[in-house]
Amino acid sequence: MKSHIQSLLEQTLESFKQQGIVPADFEARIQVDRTKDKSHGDLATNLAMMLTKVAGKNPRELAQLIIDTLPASTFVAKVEIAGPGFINFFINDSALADQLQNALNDEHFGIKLPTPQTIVVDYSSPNLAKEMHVGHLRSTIIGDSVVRALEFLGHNVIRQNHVGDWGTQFGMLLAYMEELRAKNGEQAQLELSDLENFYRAAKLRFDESAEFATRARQLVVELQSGDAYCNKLWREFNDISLSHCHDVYARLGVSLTRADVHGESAYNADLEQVVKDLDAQGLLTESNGAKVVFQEAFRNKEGEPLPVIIQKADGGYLYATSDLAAMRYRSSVLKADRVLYFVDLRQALHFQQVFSLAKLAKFVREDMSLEHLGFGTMNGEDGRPFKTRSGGVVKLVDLLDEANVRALELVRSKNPDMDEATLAEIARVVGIGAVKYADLSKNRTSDYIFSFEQMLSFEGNTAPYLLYAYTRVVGIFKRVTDLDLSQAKIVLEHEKEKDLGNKLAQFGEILNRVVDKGQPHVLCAYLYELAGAFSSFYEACPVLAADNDAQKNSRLLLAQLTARTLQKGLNLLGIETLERM
Ligand SMILES: NC(=[NH2+])NCCC[C@H](N)C(=O)O
Repeated sequence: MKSHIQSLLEQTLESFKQQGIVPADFEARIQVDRTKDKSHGDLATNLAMMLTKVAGKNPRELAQLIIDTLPASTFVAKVEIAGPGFINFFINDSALADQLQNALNDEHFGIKLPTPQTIVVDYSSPNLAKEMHVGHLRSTIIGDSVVRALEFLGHNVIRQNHVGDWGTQFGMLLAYMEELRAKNGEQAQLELSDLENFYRAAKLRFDESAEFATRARQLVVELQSGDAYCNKLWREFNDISLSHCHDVYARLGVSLTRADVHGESAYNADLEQVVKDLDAQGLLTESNGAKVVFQEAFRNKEGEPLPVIIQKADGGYLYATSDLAAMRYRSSVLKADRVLYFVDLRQALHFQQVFSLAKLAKFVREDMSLEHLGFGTMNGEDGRPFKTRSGGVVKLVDLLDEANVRALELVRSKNPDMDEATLAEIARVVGIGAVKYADLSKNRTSDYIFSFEQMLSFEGNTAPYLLYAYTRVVGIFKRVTDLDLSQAKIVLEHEKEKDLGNKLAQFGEILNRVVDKGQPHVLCAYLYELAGAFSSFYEACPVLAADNDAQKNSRLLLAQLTARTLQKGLNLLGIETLERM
């Protein structure tokens, strides 16, 4: 509805341009908002006020002109001027009902799909030297929910798990692997089942033995120069590390597969060329033996230029170098229209620098949009980055295990007589859903406090609340037999029916916001409001005990569309639903 009004206003503006009322090159961002007070209609725009200056007319006069020029539409029942020059639109309820009816019969909820784009989404991207820890949760699940929404809207999404699988740490790990293997093959396999310990033990050896450290450095050089033995060891290590990641993805219900892994090592062969190309354009400078690029726009507080380091004095390449190669690949091979990076906000400067350099060096097409969609830190209840009691990093698997245990207690307390298998399945969905929803529902860019109690509460904007709301809606259908809604029609009469209908009709506009800005929390807030609108409707409007069959069936259809929207919405957040809990 909102985009419909927007398009009517765009057409009006176009005709103003043709008539010379506003200059032909005038660019306006037409804003249409939902009104808070329904006596002011359903939607409003401040377009008249925006045009006053360029049109040289007063806003009320312009508002009248807009109304006179507005193309006719069946959705608009009435248009009014309010206050200094706002234009209020009253939506035609029967047109709204038709839209909802249409949504019910369409796999895409009647949402007008955008022109499909090729969108590369770089997310999760853990470093393989260690096990996934809580720091990887946000990138993984925020990225995955945006991916799901993009695909639902018809875009061609290319997932890229840009894992850190290259660099000096691997020398140390391979040297340790080699050492263990020489002693006892079985042992190495066993120790690799806990990467965290493996890394710690390797580091210990590296620090205590000069001989070991030398071997480690030698292995890195051999690895990078393509030595077969080294590469085999390296592949074995990565394979194990990746299988840890994919265990976590499977538990989280994240859609990344092995085929989406395209890590730093994939660009190894391109790095030399990156250096050559930067050099040929005169962009490289030497700084303490390293090859770096200085860009005017990037300076520290003291005003000194900040470099992007491309190649170290010892010949080694850096994080930025592979990112430059990756951008070139995404532009010229993958032909992305947009590239979205779901990476910690603490890397904001890195991305500003490499994006700007990639453009400067013409590594990427002018029309490819590079977007760092950063996120804040997940903190413990003390407000500091989330750690174990002893101050160590929290492994993601351990966190999920605990969520599961707590969810099981919760579900058991509500259903003392339920059998174990059902309890376990419900607890799994609630536990994982709670962890994901707690994260997704927060504004991406802020830090947030991770609290099991809060995320497992049935009150407020939480997964348990929404999952329960869903079971209540579908519960209605369990109480009807011989349901035949094929001839039923949605009719919006009661105030609460209209409110619910209005909420339902916003689904498409919400999804567009999720994908444009990479903000799943907008969808969470919407689902929470939708569940609330359904509750108010259900309290005020008897469904099964409606006045007559037509009314009952109309209300059943509203319930059906609510259930479908809640389920689809949760599904786009990567959260499963339950029929009962
Ligand atoms: N193209 C990228 N730089 N993606 C993000 C990589 C994140 C990096 N591996 C880390 O754990 O911090």
